[in-house]
Amino acid sequence: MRPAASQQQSQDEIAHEQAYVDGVYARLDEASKVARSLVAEGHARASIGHEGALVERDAMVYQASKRLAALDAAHDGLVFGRLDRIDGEARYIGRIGVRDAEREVMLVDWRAPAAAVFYQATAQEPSGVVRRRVLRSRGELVVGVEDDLLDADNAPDDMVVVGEGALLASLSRARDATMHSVVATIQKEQDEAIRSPSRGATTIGGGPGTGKTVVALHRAAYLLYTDRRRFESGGVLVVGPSGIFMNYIDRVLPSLGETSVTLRSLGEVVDGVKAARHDVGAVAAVKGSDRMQRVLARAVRADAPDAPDEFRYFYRDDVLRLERRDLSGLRRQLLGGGQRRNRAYPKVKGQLIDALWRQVTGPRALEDGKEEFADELQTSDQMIEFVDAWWPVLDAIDVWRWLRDPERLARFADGLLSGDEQRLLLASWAEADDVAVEDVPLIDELRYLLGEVPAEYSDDEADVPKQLMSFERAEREDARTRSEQLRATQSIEDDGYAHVLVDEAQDLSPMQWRMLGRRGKYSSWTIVGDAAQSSWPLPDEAARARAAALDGKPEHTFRLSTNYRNSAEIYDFAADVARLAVPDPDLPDAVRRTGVRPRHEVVESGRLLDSVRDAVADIAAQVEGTVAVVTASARRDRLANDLAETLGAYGRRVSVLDGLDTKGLEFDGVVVVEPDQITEESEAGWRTLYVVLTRATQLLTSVGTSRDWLDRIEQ
Ligand SMILES: Nc1ncnc2c1ncn2[C@@H]1O[C@H](COP(=O)(O)OP(=O)(O)OP(=O)(O)O)[C@@H](O)[C@H]1O
Repeated sequence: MRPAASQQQSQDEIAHEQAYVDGVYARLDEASKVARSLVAEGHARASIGHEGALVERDAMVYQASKRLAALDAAHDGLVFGRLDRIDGEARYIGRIGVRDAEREVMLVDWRAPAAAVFYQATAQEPSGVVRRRVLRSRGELVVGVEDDLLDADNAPDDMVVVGEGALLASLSRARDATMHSVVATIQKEQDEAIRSPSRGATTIGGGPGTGKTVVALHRAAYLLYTDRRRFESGGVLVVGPSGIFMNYIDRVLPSLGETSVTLRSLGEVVDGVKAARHDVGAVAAVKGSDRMQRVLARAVRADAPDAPDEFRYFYRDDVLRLERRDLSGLRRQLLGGGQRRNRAYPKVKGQLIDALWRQVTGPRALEDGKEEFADELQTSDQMIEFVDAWWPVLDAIDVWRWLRDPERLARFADGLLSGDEQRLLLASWAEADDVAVEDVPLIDELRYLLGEVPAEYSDDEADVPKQLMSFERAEREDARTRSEQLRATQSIEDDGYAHVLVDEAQDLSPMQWRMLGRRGKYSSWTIVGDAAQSSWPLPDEAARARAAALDGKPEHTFRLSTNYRNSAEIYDFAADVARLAVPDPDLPDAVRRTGVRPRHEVVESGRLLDSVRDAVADIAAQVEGTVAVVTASARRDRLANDLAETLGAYGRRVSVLDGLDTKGLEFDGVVVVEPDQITEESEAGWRTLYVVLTRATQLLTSVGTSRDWLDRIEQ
C-alpha cells in the first residue's frame, strides 16, 4: 500500500500541474487573438465592397466568432485530467483540444478516441494507465488534484497519489441553480452511453440521479465532435420537460465548447409558440391522447365558422348558383386523396369555375367559350371575396380556436371523446386564452394537417408559407402577452433535425411523441427516461406512439446503475415509494452516505405553516446550496404566498415548486409539504412523490397533516 501523500507533496503536485495549465492557457490566448484578428480582418474585407467579398466576410466572421465563443465557453476548468501511462507518457485531457506552435498535442479533447481510456480504464482493467488524475480548478487556478491509482504494480516508486478519488469529492459539492458538466468524472458505464454510435435510437435508462441527463448532454457534445458537419448543419434538438429545467441545463453544453445545440422545453418545440403553463392532469390526459389526432383531422376538413353556404353569379344570360350541397361536394373533392387543406388552395378557383361552367346554358356565353368565362371569374372581385371567405388560408391557431365552440367540438369529437372529456377541454380553454404546454402538440398536428400554401401562390411578402400563426391578427387584437406567444411559425419544411435528444421521455404523451416524431423523421435519437418517474397515466398508448415516432429505427439500450445524487439514506427511503408506485422499478445504488436519515413530521393543521418555516430554516442552516419546498400543484401558489415573507430572506436559494416542476432538478435540501396531497392529486401521484423525494442531495424533511403515505410505506 502506497502512503498517503503529505500536504507538502500535494502542494508540489498542484504547483507542477499549474505550470502545465498556464502553458495551455497561454496557447489558448494566442488562439483567441488569432480568431479576434480574423473577425477584424473579415470586417475590413467587407469594405472592398463587391458581393463576393461580403460573402467571404460573412463566412470568415462566422467561423472565427464561433471559434471565439467556443474558446471563451471552454475557458473555466479547461484542463481537467491527466493520464500517466505505463510507458511513462503523460497525456492531458481537456474540454477542447489544444496544440502548441509546433502542432504537438498539448491537450486532448475529451471526446477524441485518445481520451476514451481516461473514462474506460479501471483498476481491474487498467488498459495501460497507471494513474488517472483529475485536476480541480477555479477559473485558471488549479486548486486540487484527485488521483486514482489503477495499476500499482507498474507505478514508478516516486509516483505520488493524492486524494480519495475525484468522484466522491465532486459529488459532495453544494448544488447551485445550474447543472454542471461532469466531464472530469464520467464513469465507465456512462462513457459507453455517451460514445455509442449515432445510428438509430440510443435509449438511456436508469433510476433517479444516475446521470441520464448529464450523460445525454455530453453525448450531444460528443456527436457534434465526431460528425460536426452533419450535426451542425442538420441541427441537434434537445427537448426537456420545462423552462425551469432548460435553464437548469443550459450551461452544460457551452461549458463543453458547444454552442450550436437547440434547447427547447416541450412548450417551445413549435417555432413561434411559447407555452409554460400546464393543464391539470385530467385535461392533460385528454389533450395528450392519441384520439385527439382524429378529432383534429375532422376539424381541418370542416367549413370555417363564418364560411358562406352559397355562391351566385350572373353571367351573360345565366344565373349560376352553387348551393350548400354543391359546395360540400366540392370541398370533399378538393380534399380527396388526403390532400391538405392549404395545399389545395391553388385549385379552389379552378374547381369553382368548372362547377359553375357546367351550369352555363345561355347561347352568348356558350359562344364566347369557357376560356373567356374563366378569365372573367379569375379576376372578378365577387369570386375573390367568395374564395377568401369559403376557403381562407388557415393557420393552426385558427383551427385550434374553432374547438372552443361546444357544438363544433361535439361534432369533431363524436365517438372519440366522451361528454365529460369534451367538457374538460372546453373548460380549460374557457379558463385561459393562452396556449398551454399540452396545446402545443395539437397546434403542431394542425400545422401538418393543414399543410402550407405552395410558395408560388402565397401572397406573403416575406414568402413565408401561409399556414402560419396569425401574427398580424394577434397584433391586431393587441393582447400583448398573446402577441408575444403567437408569432408566425417557420415552415414545416424547417422542422427536421439531424439528431433529436429527449429527456424525461417517460412523461411524453402520444401527441407529444407525434410532435417530436415529425422533427426526428430522418434523424438519429437519444431517448432518456425512467418509467418509475412517469406522470403520463397510460403507458401502453405512449409506448405505441413512441414506436411510431421511431418508425422501426434500430434501438441500442444502455442502463445506468449508480445514483450519484441522493445520499444512500435518502434514496433507501425513496426506493420504498418507488416500489409502491410501479410494479418493477429500476432501482439504482446510491454511493454516498451522510449518516443523516430523512425526517418526517406529522402536525396539526394549525401548525403546518410554522413547521414548514422551521424545517426550511433548519435545512438552510445546514446546507450551503439550494433548498426546494415542494407541494401538490393545487396548493403551490397559496403556499408560495404564505411563505413569501419568510423565504424572501433567503433570496434565490429557496424556491417553492410543485411536484411536476421538480422533474430533472436537484437541491441540497428538500422540504415536502403535505405528501398525501401529492399522491392523491393524480393517477401518477405516487410516481410524482418518488420524483420529489429523489431531488435532495443531502437533507430531506416532510411536513404534513396526515400520515397515510407513511403508513402505506411501512405496511
Ligand atoms: N460521473 C459523474 N460525476 C460527477 N457527478 C455526476 C456524475 N454522473 C452524474 N453526476 C451528478 O449526479 C446528479 C444527477 O445527474 P442527472 O440529473 O443527470 O441524473 P438523472 O438520471 O437525469 O436524474 P433524474 O432521472 O432523477 O432526473 C447531477 O448532479 C450530476 O452532475
